[in-house]
Amino acid sequence: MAAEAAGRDDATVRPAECNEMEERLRDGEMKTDLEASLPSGQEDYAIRCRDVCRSYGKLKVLNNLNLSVPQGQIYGLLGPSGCGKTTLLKCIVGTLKIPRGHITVLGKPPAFPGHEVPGKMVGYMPQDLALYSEFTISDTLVFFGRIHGLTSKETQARMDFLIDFLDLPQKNSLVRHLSGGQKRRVSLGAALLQNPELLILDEPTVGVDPVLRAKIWQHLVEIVKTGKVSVIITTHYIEEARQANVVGLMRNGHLLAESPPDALMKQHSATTLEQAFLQLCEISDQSGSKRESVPPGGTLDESQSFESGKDESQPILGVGPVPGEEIPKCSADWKVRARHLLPKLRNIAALTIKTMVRMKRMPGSLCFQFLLPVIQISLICLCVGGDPREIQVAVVNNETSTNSLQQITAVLPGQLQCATDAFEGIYNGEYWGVIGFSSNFTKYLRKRMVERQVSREVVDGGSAHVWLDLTNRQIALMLQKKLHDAFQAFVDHKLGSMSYLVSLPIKFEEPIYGSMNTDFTTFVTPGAVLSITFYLAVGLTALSFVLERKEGLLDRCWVAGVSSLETMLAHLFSQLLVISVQITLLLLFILLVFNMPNEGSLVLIIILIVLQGVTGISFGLVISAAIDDEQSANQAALGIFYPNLIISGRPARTGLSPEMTSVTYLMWWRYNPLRKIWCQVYIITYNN
Ligand SMILES: Nc1ncnc2c1ncn2[C@@H]1O[C@H](COP(=O)(O)OP(=O)(O)OP(=O)(O)O)[C@@H](O)[C@H]1O
Repeated sequence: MAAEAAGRDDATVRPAECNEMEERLRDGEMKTDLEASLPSGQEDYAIRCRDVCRSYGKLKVLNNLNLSVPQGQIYGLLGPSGCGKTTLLKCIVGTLKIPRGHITVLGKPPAFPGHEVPGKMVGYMPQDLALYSEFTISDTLVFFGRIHGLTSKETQARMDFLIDFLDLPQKNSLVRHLSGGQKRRVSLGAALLQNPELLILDEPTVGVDPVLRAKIWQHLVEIVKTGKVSVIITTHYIEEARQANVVGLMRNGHLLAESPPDALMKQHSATTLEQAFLQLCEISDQSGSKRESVPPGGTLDESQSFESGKDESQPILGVGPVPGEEIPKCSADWKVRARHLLPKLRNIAALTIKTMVRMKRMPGSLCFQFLLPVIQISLICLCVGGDPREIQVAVVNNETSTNSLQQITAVLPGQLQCATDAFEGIYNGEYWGVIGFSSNFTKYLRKRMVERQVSREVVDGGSAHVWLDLTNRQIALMLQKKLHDAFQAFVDHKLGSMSYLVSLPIKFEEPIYGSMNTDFTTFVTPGAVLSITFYLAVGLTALSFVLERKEGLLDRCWVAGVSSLETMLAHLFSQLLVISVQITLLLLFILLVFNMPNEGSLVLIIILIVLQGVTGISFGLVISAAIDDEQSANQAALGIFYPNLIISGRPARTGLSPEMTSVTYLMWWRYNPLRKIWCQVYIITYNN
């Protein structure tokens, strides 16, 4: 910073010098110097960016940027924080798409079918750590080794070298226990692992001590000596970039200059790269302000015409696009394209093993995943849906002389002549209902049974009157049923074969499915099992992907050559393993511990629950595709619970099965052009 400030002071006290430089630039003098001093063999480029543009929403980050990284050289990409260096590197490795411009990396555009960029040819160290914190150093390198298709012997040899070279602790050390600097070195090791042809390092020397920093640069210098490896490196320590063969000075989304560091310093008569950079910034600012100060309709004078006819994005000096330069045309036949699309078993296996290793390292989380469904279903079986017991009902019997209030369980005959006490009891929550018998109940009831026509008074007096607290519908319904059954039992007992005279002319036959005495728990449990499986899968999937993306792990795997389809399939397989254990435990509990009746095929039940889990995984993927942070993902997963529960129809009735829903979700995640309206799609495909 001090040097920067000094440089800035230096630059500001010498405006005349700046003007002189500007004029020299205009005359093309410096350009000639620069061209003369450019490294030989620059016609072979490891990376070529032409008129690259990239925005985040309305924020223009890359603005017609041109950059050329010569083959077999180190390219130092320098620039202030926020100027777009990381964005450019992400475009180069293909994790960000560019709406305009061309990028060629090792001869082809990134992600071109059959091209190993992203893949084995490129080693990428992102700015974020992008490491699995539950992994050991060895796990990390073995994981990336698997993805790059290295044999275990090759991985082991590279691991030994890198641990020694990067001065890393024991290979069995957990990444989460390492210091910040050590973690960055592990991240660098992962980028160097497969000896890639192109190394893209985003600030690899941050938090690294000067001795090791020098060692890293020395290593980079050595590996490019063969001419086969090229390096592009960003750094905040501008002076260390003097060891690069070429530096690119970036500002406001475009390159100010691109040149060998010595030539750049010489041309600016600067003793440090930092000074040279500051002078370039000054020139850029002055030319910018001159452009801005042109009055409307006014013309530029000679000194202002420095950049006339030029876009602001054109480099002040350096290797811009050569006029007439052709963008290489690449083509791939259908076989290569098909192979490019097909998921690789090797990558799926590497990712699945990775998830297994992570689970093993997080036994608490694994227990949570296995035991939570069992705990939930046990609570449901124990606490929800059992037949209500010890329901207090008051009976007011005006037929007997006794004047007492009797609390009863369910419907037992009792006596209560004081109706006021009974109603008071209901208001106070002591009783769920009152059954009242008039003083002539028996007489009138008999009259109702034997006489063909009776008065209204007889009908009324011969009926038992029931007042219920209907605030709990479940209990009230049960009371109604019990009263009904009690009356039926009474008339059967008293009238025998004549009981039909006072019975309802409705006969409930043996049910087709279920039994007459199905309790509420039996009804609730299957739904609970399905919803528990679904929501756990939604939550775990959404969270896992959102976190991996946030920590840069998804991007890193992608640059290593893993496709999103492979990521998805690997997650599906590992999650299916978890679901299998969950289902086994759930079924053991509900069938053997809680003795839930099962009239159907156990195989079909298992298939249905697995499909429900797959639907949950798919919906979790939809959430993770639409949402960027874990808090919002949690909220979405929670928020969808009730809408889903309430508007879910029966898939069989609508012709939509869980597997169809899953396919819809999976397709949606893979090709989600309209991520923002996932909610509508979800409702349309599943809930109607
Ligand atoms: N995902 C994103 N969404 C919106 N804006 C972003 C995103 N990523 C980066 N930006 C913005 O783009 C600009 C360039 O960011 P970038 O990370 O490329 O800068 P940088 O030069 O690498 O900075 P630094 O040296 O600090 O890492 C910044 O203004 C940043 O806020």
